[in-house]
Parts: sequence; C-alpha cells; structure tokens
Amino acid sequence: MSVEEPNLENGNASEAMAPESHKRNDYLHWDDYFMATSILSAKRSKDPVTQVGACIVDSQNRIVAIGYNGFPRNCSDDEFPWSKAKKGLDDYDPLEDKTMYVVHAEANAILNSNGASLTGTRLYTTLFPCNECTKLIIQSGISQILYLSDKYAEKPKYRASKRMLDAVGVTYKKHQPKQKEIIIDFDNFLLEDPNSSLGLSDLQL
Ligand SMILES: O=c1ccn([C@H]2C[C@H](O)[C@@H](COP(=O)(O)O)O2)c(=O)[nH]1
Repeated sequence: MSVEEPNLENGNASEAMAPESHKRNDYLHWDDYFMATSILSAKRSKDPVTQVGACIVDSQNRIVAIGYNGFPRNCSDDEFPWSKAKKGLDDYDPLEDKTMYVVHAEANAILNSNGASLTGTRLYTTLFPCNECTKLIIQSGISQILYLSDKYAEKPKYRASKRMLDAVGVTYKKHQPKQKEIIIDFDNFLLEDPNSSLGLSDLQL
C-alpha cells in the first residue's frame, strides 16, 4: 500500500494515515547517496583550493571504497606544502608544490579497496578525473564514472582523460542530483521528540 492509498478499513482515518506506518518517500536516491558520500569524503581534504572525494560502488550498490585528496600516510599536512609553486618567479621551487605530493581522491579510493575486484564498478567523484587517475581507473576495471564538476575540462590532462575513456569504452556522465540539498544536522537527528531541545550528545545511545 502506498501513502497515496490510505487504509480506511478500520474506520479511523487519522490512525490509518499515521506517517510512521508507511514507507518514507523522501529517502535518498542511490546516485545522490553515493555522490553525497563522495562530498562527505571531500570534506576530509586539507587542500585549500580543491577538495575532491571519490566513492567506488559495486553492481549491488555496495560501497567498496572511498577516498579524498591528501598527502601520503605520515607525510604531515603541516610540513608539506599546500600551495602551488609559480613558474617564472625568482623563488620558484618545484619541491614547494603540492602536486608533487598529493595522492588524488580517485587513486586513494582505488588503494583503499584493498585488492578487492573493481571490475564493473562505478566511480562517483566530485571532480572529473585527471589523466593519471584515469589510467588507474581503466586498469582497475571500473566501468562507469559519475562526476559533479568538470572545472578543468579544457586542460590537456583532462582532455587526455576523455581520450582514454572514449578509446576503451569507460562511460562518464555528469551527476544530475534528484534533490537539491542534503542537510546533516547532528543536533536534531534521531530525536524522539522533534520539539525537544535535547541535542544528540544528550542522548544515551
Ligand atoms: O582527478 C583529480 C584531480 C585533482 N585532484 C586533486 C589534486 C589537488 O589536491 C586538487 C587540485 O588542486 P588545484 O589547486 O585545483 O589544481 O585536486 C584529485 O584528487 N583528483
């Protein structure tokens, strides 16, 4: 029975239509769920300019791995540079450029899959993958990419990505969200009484 078809057989319409006895209709669509997981992962990134998150999902909609852009394990975020060295400046020092050190989100997700087969999986990523990540994506057997931003589309690295993906038949498409926003409110999630002023930290879980 759907929410649109309330059961009135017991006589009491308000009881029959109690919202808690029906399936919710405003649950997350799968693609929004996985892209939101990528966005949440991106929020772990310390990169001050571009935070990227990636989520790999198998054919049964199970999350295989997630990742975000960051320095390799034990390379301190406080010691390694988060800036880009500018070529042409007198003090140009390529060793002070983040690109030397950052592990990309897609690469981290693939590494975090811990050797699981990625054949036929989907990759949700907040940024269209660069050429280096694309090589890893193809080699690991990922068959579909869903992305949010393609802000570097005109750069050669990203054009090279598309050239490779087109050549091997890995599909890619821009994610079209089913819902505009997802709000995570720690204080008001799972409160038994929605009118209560208690926060989550006050609950005994
Ligand atoms: O496919 C990609 C491409 C880039 N990244 C990461 C690498 C950097 O940390 C940022 C890009 O920084 P910009 O200053 O915007 O160039 O994004 C990634 O994780 N995956």
